[in-house]
Amino acid sequence: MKGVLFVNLGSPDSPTAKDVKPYLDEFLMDGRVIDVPIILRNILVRGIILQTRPKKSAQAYKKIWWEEGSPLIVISERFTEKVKKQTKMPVALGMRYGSMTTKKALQELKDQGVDEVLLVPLYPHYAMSSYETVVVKVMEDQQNYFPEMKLTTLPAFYKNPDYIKVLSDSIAEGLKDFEYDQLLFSYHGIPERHIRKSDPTKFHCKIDGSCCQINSVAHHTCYRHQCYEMTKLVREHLGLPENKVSVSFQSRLAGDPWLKPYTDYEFERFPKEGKRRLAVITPAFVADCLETLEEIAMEGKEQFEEGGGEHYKHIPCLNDSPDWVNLMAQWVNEWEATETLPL
Ligand SMILES: C=CC1=C(C)c2cc3[nH]c(cc4nc(cc5[nH]c(cc1n2)c(C)c5CCC(=O)O)C(CCC(=O)O)=C4C)c(C)c3C=C
Ligand SMILES: [Fe+2]
Ligand SMILES: [Fe+2]
Repeated sequence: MKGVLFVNLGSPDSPTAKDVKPYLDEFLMDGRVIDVPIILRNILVRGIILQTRPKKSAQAYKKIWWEEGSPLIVISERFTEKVKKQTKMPVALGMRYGSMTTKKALQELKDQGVDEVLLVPLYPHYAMSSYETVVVKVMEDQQNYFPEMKLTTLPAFYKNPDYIKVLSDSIAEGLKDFEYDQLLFSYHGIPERHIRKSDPTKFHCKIDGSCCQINSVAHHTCYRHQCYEMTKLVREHLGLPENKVSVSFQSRLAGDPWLKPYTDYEFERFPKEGKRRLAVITPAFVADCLETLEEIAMEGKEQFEEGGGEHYKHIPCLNDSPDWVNLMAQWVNEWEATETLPL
């Protein structure tokens, strides 16, 4: 029997330093997230970052935590429940990090008689620190614990026309009562090095975008390319003026250069250029989470207003909205009936 496995990033069990620490340990010790040799990673993560970050992160999590739990988890659960209602197949939800493991989710599917799984990483874009690490983890689980299961993976859907339409409609809805000087697409950042590492040709990606018009197999795994492509498709779909739409990258950790421009610098720059009405969309995430609710909706607003900005709006992620649930149900049901996947 066929079944579906959704996987998102995960959250700590509670917004306390005690629970944030093991969660961050698992997350940052992932060699696809902090991609340095294991000895150096140990020193960097356990010797330096985890000495102070859990306390700081726990404070941030406290600001956005819901009564039912972490917004990322609660929203992903609601989404899963709604998709379940629109398919005959068993559907399970797992997280890459934390206590809701992918192994438990696969077991749940197995217990319902599933032996053919469609894996859906809940990320629109490919990055080794998001999409790829989910796929590798689930493949490891499958080989170690469920060797009889057949696994198929949904490709990154950043340019799927139906997804672009659903995302565009949600942006149009968010902009309905908001006149903006600038619409910022703030994507989660990654180190520039990850772009070079993920380029199978090793020559194509130039980081500055000069490569993106040249068709290349590298685009299948180029996060930066996919972010700019998604932005262009949404802009064209909505017929938005080019000079009012821009891209930036948020949530960087100190150290090597990350993808630029940095979102927090843009928050300071816009008011200086007379752009005092800012709308922000965070399309690297399908569900609102710490990075959108705290960093963008709260901190970002403060930074923008401190710099002289006057009106600020964060447009929510697609979350468990009916159009997004319907589209996902359509994809999984298409796969069940025909083995066809959106590209
Ligand atoms: C080297 C560090 C990190 C990389 C690379 C990275 C890539 C990346 N992350 C997401 C999605 C999410 N990240 C979230 C939180 C978060 N991310 C990092 C670090 C890297 N992410 C940290 C340390 C944290 C934890 C919080 C903190 O201490 O700041 C979240 C939110 C989780 C939640 O519980 O709400 C998401 C979602 C993507 C898509 C991505 C690569 C494209
Ligand atoms: Fe992250
Ligand atoms: Fe490129």
